[in-house]
Amino acid sequence: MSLPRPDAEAPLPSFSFLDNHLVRSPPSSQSVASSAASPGTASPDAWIAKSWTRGTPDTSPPSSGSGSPNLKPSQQPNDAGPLCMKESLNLAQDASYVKSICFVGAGFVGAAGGPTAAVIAYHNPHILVHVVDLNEHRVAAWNSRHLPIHEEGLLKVVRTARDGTVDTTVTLPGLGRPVQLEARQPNLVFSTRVVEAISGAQIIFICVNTPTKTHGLGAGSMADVSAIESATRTVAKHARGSIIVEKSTVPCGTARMIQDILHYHRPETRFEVLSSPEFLAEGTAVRDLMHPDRILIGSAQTRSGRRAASVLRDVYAAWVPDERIVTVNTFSSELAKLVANAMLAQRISSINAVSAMCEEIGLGADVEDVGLAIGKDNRLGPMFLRAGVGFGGSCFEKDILSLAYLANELHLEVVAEYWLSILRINEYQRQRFANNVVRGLNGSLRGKKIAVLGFAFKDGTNDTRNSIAVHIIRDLVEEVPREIAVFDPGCAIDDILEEARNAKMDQDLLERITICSGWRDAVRGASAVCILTPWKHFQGYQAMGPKRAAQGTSKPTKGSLSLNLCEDRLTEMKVMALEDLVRQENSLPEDPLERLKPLAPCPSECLQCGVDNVRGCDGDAVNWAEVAGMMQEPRLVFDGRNVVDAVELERLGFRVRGVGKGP
Ligand SMILES: NC(=O)c1ccc[n+]([C@@H]2O[C@H](COP(=O)([O-])OP(=O)(O)OC[C@H]3O[C@@H](n4cnc5c(N)ncnc54)[C@H](O)[C@@H]3O)[C@@H](O)[C@H]2O)c1
Ligand SMILES: O=c1ccn([C@@H]2O[C@H](COP(=O)(O)OP(=O)(O)O[C@H]3O[C@H](CO)[C@@H](O)[C@H](O)[C@H]3O)[C@@H](O)[C@H]2O)c(=O)[nH]1
Repeated sequence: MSLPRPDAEAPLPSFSFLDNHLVRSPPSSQSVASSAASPGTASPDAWIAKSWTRGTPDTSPPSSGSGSPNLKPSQQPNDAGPLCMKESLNLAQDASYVKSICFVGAGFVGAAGGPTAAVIAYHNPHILVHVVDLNEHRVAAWNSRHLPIHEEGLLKVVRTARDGTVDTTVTLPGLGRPVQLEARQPNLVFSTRVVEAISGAQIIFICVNTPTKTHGLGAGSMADVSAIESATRTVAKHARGSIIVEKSTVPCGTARMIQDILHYHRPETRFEVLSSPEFLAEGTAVRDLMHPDRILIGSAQTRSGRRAASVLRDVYAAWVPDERIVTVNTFSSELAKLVANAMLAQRISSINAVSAMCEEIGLGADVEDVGLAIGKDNRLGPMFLRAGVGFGGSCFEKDILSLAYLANELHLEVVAEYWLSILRINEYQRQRFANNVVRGLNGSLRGKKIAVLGFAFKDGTNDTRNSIAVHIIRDLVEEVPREIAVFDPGCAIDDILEEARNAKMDQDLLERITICSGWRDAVRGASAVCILTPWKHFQGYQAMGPKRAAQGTSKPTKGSLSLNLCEDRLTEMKVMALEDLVRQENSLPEDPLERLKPLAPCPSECLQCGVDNVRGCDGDAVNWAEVAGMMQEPRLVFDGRNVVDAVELERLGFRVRGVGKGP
């Protein structure tokens, strides 16, 4: 191996990594060395496992190219050579160093691919943000008016950055002066042009899927990082020496694996690998991204690692207060993400365990009262204490399994057991619920219809992956009911069907499940209603509140006078504040400043328009008085999310069984 390679690419002009002396910590083990020397022989899984089984980990993943343990000194990349043009990085230049960011993976929620990329682009209009994915249908959806995911406020953010805005001038009576907002140029691109986007970017976020392995070593517990491996290989081949950010949730040690792959393919090129896990929750993605509790950045504890972290920090600093940006080492960052999810899930399992006790005590103990009481303790706080049928979704279970796998690899079996007990309670809770339904119907569902309200793993999202509902439906359908009729106000019928099919039920049982496009069809003739997702729609139409103000009925005064704020260009944060002001004064809709460009109309037969209309429809709220007349006696409601007003429903003639409420 000689350096530099003839096809070595030119360094990026104003960013250099100078830590030649801070080379990879010795090779102690064959692990790093072997993969650098014998490509393809060490799998990433093996790599990660090895990096943890040899004792105290080196917490500073090296810069690739900062020295390979297998190379003689004379072969080490030379920091003083052409790859390193500057002696020191002028931090003041960092912000301007980043001209283009690439996100690899525009996933369902696209931990980053979609919402995070959109919000970064929104707040950094001077940076071109390119989101690439191999899935062309997904990309097409991101480029349309029907985004592949349903998140409040996301379409507006995407439209602003993806399509650009028009010039607008706003005059507000209370503001005393007109404000002119210049048109924004588009700076968010969704495409399948992976190579082009990667090669033009100074920062590359890897946000591909990391599901639990389904076969081979570690099946059912270890995270499958093959998509990360594959994306990294593409990055290694086409990137020009840049900052690589692992955004996906990954096992500890993955940053090192990424470094290794990069180094193998491009030993002469400088890369710095950062960990910056995403903490957004589905359903509140835009809010979480706009106002994050924290942005976590893990880097190598080297000068170049810290510099790379500082470049990323600058991107977030466009809208995130400095004190909310936390920098740590890479391993801590990777571990913190898994632990955050495990501890959130642990709170849910704890309160669900309490709910079982409340039900058995039978003296009126109510889990909601318990949650309220303990949540008032500042040390505990009120969040994530809602008892229910258990947690679902694509993250908690897989991340707890990954954490437990790591603990086992470290021979900490008791610790692994501790984390796994969170999942056991979760499973126990949903089985308990299904059993309660069957018992409530005299031990048999034969000949009966059961209505299931809610299929998404939580409200506010159309994500059906690993929904609790599918497990409960599978348990119920085993009782061979006449029909299980499912309705969810946010999910597409096809997505529900696909998830049900993935649950591998017998065809005969699968045929007993029908998916309805409205709640009336679901509850008509049902012996029991099960509420599995806490959609507000199920609380009853009173709970939905007044309908949204009619859109576009009143407008801000558009400008005769104009004050050009060009030299003090408004940040998008300030524009948002201005929008809030306009909304307050005029109760205006989504785009109160009328900045957005009009969207091209869809063809009249567009199916997605129909789905979106259903989602946005407040009139979809369940009218329980009407339900009472449509159901079979004794009108059982199993409220798996404690969303209905039980007293009110009992007044209407229902028998309500909530979670964690004594008889
Ligand atoms: N879903 C969430 O709310 C959330 C939140 C925080 C973190 N995360 C983490 O983010 C990661 C992604 O999650 P997701 O929900 O977006 O997953 P996803 O499965 O919905 O999407 C992953 C996307 O990556 C694409 N992809 C895979 N390999 C690729 C490659 N080589 N090149 C280009 N595209 C490629 C796939 O086509 C897919 O569209 C996971 O690690 C997850 O744990 C998710
Ligand atoms: O008090 C509660 C809170 C939540 N849930 C359930 O828990 C699951 C997960 O909910 P939530 O955490 O809100 O949604 P996710 O989108 O799965 O977000 C989690 O997983 C993401 C992916 O890693 C992280 O980024 C987020 O911080 C973390 O909250 C859902 O089924 C909820 O219904 C409860 O049962 N009770």
